[in-house]
Amino acid sequence: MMANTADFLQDLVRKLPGADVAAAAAVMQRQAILTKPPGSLGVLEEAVSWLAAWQRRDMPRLDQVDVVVFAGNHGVTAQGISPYPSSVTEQMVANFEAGGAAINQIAKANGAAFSVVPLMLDRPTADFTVEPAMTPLEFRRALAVGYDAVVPGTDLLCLGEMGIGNTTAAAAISAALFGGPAARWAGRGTGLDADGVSHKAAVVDRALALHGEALNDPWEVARRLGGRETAAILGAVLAARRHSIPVLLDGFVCSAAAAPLSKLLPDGLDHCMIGHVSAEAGHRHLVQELHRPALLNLDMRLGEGSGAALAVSIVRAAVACHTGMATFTQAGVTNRD
Ligand SMILES: Cc1cc2ncn([C@H]3O[C@H](COP(=O)(O)O)[C@@H](O)[C@H]3O)c2cc1C
Ligand SMILES: O=C(O)c1cccnc1
Repeated sequence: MMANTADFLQDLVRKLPGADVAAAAAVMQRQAILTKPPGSLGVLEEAVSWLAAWQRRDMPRLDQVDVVVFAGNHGVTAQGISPYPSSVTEQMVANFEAGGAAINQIAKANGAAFSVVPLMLDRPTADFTVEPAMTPLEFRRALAVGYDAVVPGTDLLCLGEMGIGNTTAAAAISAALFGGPAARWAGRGTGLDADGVSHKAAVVDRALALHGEALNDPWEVARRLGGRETAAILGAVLAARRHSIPVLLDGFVCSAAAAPLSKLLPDGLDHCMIGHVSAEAGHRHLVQELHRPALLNLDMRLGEGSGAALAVSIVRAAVACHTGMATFTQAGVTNRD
């Protein structure tokens, strides 16, 4: 990789802020005196202390929740790994802009602002079974688009993607980072049959063999196997960390896009939760590898940030309990000894 690109990438992960442990402790203290048995709100309690730790606020808030969807096209579609043509990516971007997609409705239902960021849809990445998907410069530019799309002051950021073929890219990224065979990571995507899934796995295995040792570097995994939209998601996750913004990741593709950061830094994704476990086969393995909590499991396999935006409802309820509940003293309820 070009020297200045290597410097640029190293700078991105240098001295990333850690969690605000005092804010998380303040949440735990308050949780202990609210009118409920300790721990009875389960993951809701975890979600509030996580929000506090990464917003750096004792009382976390959700005034500004953003859903940002990045879109890109993939050269690997030449291998026949998706039932849909690449033209659908751009058509869906128009649908997002017109407010007609599932994510528009889910974002609206959960009080989240929605935006879509298309990345050079007329220039698909190269077919990664033949050569790296992006040049170092292309990769760096896509990362920067994602980084710059994050607005400081956002209270919670939900990330999503649109890109025909990107479940194959996500399978390749996952296999490269966490180990093959590709069959562990290749799923039906938008609706392949069993033969289609086997073919997809074979395509991924071919790519892993081609790129070989280069894939020991997580940045190279993202550049060689990812798309512009997955690189942008990685950039947005980094920007969110920099700006103290907690992140809800979406399903398989979004989680795979962020995954290189977990290899670059052991705590790299601690400011992220996973909105849902996708029905795409590889996602439950990936959730385990990332060691991050997943909030919902509703048999969804759409992408677009839909699972992340839906999980906002859970996080909102968690914050409402934390801020609105009475303490034992206030309510005159007897606490245990
Ligand atoms: C109409 C339509 C809307 C979508 N919204 C998200 N995806 C999802 O499907 C694509 C990945 O699946 P594959 O790897 O099988 O191509 C991504 O664009 C993803 O976001 C959609 C796909 C389609 C067809
Ligand atoms: O889980 C996902 O991210 C997913 C699943 C199928 C199609 N597109 C995305």
